[in-house]
Amino acid sequence: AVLHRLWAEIDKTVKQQVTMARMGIGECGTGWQLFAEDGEMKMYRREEEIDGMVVDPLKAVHVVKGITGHEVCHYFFSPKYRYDWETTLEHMTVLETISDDTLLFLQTHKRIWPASQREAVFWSHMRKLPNDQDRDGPDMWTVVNNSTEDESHPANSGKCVRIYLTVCLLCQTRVHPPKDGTPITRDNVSCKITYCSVVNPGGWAPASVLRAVYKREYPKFLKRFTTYVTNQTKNKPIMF
Ligand SMILES: O=S(=O)(CCO)c1ccc(-c2ccc(C3CCCC3)c([C@H]3C[C@H]3c3ccccn3)c2)cc1
Repeated sequence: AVLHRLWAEIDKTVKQQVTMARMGIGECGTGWQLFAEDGEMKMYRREEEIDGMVVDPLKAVHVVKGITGHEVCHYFFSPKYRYDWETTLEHMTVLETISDDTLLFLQTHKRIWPASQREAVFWSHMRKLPNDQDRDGPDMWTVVNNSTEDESHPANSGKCVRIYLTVCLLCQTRVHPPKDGTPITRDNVSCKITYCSVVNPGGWAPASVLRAVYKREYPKFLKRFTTYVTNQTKNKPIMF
């Protein structure tokens, strides 16, 4: 097949992001602060500024019972579900279907006063990863979202400030087979989710406002999204 113009960048970025997501918080360098905890969910951030703009990297780890990594990535990647769980989204368009597992999105997010409204143009790629550590362990699934330029949508040409994001959702399914050899049900599966994101706001926004927004929105986002997947899958066959 003819490789898409972005394919080399996508493949390299996915490998880099997955390597970083698999590292424990202790291996990811210093300065990580645990800023939110809710049951199995732990959220860490590092305070970083570039040209006076808050670009705090975020890393969240969560374990959710009854769903698989393939299901989590499927509902995160597919545009048709996004308005159901992404509450800060004002508008979303698929600019290009690069392949059945790679899309180019344009998203505008709801304005956060007093900052001006933001938009993002990013490719999104979903991939199953061989579990190279544990041969017979279940596969891992990932979705990586990474900002990119698009000639038909030049940055900062309209009212919105263009943000630059890199997001990695890495999921590892765990199966605990029932002792009595009965078929596997949702009670026997769980998913370890690692969500990493770096968002450059692309232009001035008060550090205090941004940090308050992240502190409020990220825990809400991960809880809402995983609850959504649980509700969407509970009466459906398991997608391994
Ligand atoms: O995981 S994704 O790829 C899912 C696809 O949607 C993702 C998640 C989050 C964002 C994003 C981008 C920009 C902002 C800010 C920056 C300055 C002003 C708006 C926020 C703020 C709105 C807050 C927020 C934080 C966390 C989650 C959702 N909302 C969020 C983009 C993509």
